[in-house]
Amino acid sequence: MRITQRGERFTVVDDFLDDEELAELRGVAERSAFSDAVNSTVSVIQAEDGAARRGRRTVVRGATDGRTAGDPAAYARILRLVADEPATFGVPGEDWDKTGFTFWNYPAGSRLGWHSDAGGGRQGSYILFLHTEWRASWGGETLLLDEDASKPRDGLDPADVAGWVRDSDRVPVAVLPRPNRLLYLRAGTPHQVNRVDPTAGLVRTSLTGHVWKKLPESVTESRASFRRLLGALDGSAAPEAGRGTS
Ligand SMILES: O=C(O)CCC(=O)C(=O)O
Ligand SMILES: [Fe+2]
Repeated sequence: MRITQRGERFTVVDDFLDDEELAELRGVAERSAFSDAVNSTVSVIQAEDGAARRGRRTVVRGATDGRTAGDPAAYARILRLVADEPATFGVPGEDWDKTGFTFWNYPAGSRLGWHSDAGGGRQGSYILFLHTEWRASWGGETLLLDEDASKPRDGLDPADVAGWVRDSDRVPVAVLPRPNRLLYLRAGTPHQVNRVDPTAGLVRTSLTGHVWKKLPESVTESRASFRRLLGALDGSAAPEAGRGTS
């Protein structure tokens, strides 16, 4: 495992898993069931995106879980890396307490439009490439703009990540999906998956996940209702809790 590139908001690690761990994880990916992600609950999938396929099962592990029996060794390796990278993900247990593990297949013709993974308590994300070969002409690069797009720009809807990229004075970085490469980035960083070229000889296969703090909104909500309850009990008006922005 070696860090090959670092930006302000992203890191590229190559040769992330050893041969045994990689073989095990590829086996799990191959045996997984996939379904079209176009109409799934994943909000970043856009209508014009060719059908990427999402693993049906997402595994979620906590910040202090270590290795869970039955998990591929790679999951614990990723959890450890996430815990060791507070500059990207924040402090384990404090800024994040959950990491997800989902397999994805991007066949020729598929892509994923610009988005930033911001919101929902997300701190960052990782992508680990599992296909056995990837030629530079096959497309499917992860493009990212090394900027924080989570604060709205003048005259721009904060949800318009493609508009943010269009108006930026920086140029995006293209990360080739080299096998056994791990890319991780902070939430709020614009990124997209370039369309996989029709000539691609393999399916772009990855294990990806978000790293997040469990439901901060509902915590805020329950605090607000607790205050309302206290207010009702002592007869005073309870102030509304402000909604945190992330
Ligand atoms: O596969 C990639 O390179 C990025 C995937 C992604 O951005 C996501 O699933 O949120
Ligand atoms: Fe993403």
